[in-house]
Amino acid sequence: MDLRISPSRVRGTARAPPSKSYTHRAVLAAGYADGALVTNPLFSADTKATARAVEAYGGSAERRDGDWEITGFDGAPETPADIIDCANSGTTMRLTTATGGLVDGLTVLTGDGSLRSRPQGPLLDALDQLCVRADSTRENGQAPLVVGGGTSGGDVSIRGDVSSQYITGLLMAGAVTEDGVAIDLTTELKSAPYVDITLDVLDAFGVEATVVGGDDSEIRASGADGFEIEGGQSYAPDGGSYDVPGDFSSMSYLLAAGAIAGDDELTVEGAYPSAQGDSKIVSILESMGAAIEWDRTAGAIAVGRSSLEGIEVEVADTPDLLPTIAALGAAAEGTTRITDCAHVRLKETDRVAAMATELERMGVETEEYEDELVVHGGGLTGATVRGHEDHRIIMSLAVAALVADGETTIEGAEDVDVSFPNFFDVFAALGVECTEA
Ligand SMILES: O=C(O)C1=C[C@@H](OP(=O)(O)O)[C@@H](O)[C@H](O)C1
Ligand SMILES: C=C(OP(=O)(O)O)C(=O)O
Repeated sequence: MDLRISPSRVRGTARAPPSKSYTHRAVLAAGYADGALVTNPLFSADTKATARAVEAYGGSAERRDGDWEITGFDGAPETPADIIDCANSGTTMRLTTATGGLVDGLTVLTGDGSLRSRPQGPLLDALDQLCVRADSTRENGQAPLVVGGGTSGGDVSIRGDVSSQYITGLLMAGAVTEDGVAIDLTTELKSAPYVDITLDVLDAFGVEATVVGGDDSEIRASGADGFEIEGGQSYAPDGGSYDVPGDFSSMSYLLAAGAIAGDDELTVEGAYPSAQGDSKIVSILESMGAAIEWDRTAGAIAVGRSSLEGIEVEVADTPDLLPTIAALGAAAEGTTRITDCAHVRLKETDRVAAMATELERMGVETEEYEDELVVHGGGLTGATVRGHEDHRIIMSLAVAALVADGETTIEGAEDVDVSFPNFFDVFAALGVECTEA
């Protein structure tokens, strides 16, 4: 579906969709348990892939009203009767490949063309250190993957600068091994707040894990040398249920829209503090000059239109904000420099290159380096742009389109279903003029 967006003003109140990262973990943790009710989960293409994996390992996942009723496999996943199709979801593949390592039989995991081009080698190598069979069928460190054979746990060394999802997968699976898993990081950990989200969910399910080292920042996993998780633990959330908080990566598009195209104030509800690093979008907007206020107790963020100025911002911990910041930079005065972003090239698409290409198509000057994206603000002009089959590229270009000179057509806009299925309905309700092209 191609979508045409006219320059528009936004106003009113929107609710943040539930967190994709928390939903993945809660659904899988409920799978490791003997079940749980996951309340207010995100139902999206990616989280449905994790629910399918839980079913493949012997659990079940039923939608009950707005909740997900999960029956678990109680720490003992079964050999799947069929391959697991992780679709477009890196989180599903990394987290449930580690689950497959626990099974005596073999599990085959695959996904769409994008997912089959993303790196899985460090995780396969870590599983190999735990005496699990862990192969890439094409021997290129990419899916399709074959894992299995079972493990009693052990020690692994793994790099932390490709994907934090490997660490999350090993921790979640490690808790139900006999001996537990000790993870030694051989490089700096990128995307550290996502490990904090994991620790948060593990804690809520009564599972303990330890951070080794760390730099004493608010982010527990930041600067960590490693992690340890004891074996023989059971997953069981307090009261049998787990409630998913709102998603700050998804909120970033709404807040960015309010900051560049707000007509009066725009309010986003469901914005309670959690371990999500992407809540940094609030301070990023503030430092660009936006009038933004976060009432943490009420879970509401109000933002008004301001003239924004370019800033320098590093995204080591917040890779998913790069497309949003690039769109904001395009609408701002001056230069926006997004640094420490090499790992952002390993997502659904190379997001550094994709944003540079599509913003250039919209008349914005950019400079692209291996680890840095520079956006020279101003000159946004409507154009036909490609969504790169990547939800975050699509939503960020939709934000830029609000203040472009002329109409913008985004090709392949339906791919927002990966993380924010009703994004364009929410956009329309806020006053954005968008129609199918
Ligand atoms: O664990 C998670 O939920 C995620 C971790 C991050 O990936 P990396 O750890 O691969 O950077 C992030 O980009 C992704 O959208 C979600
Ligand atoms: C990279 C993302 O997700 P995943 O790694 O799960 O595909 C994302 O949602 O931006």
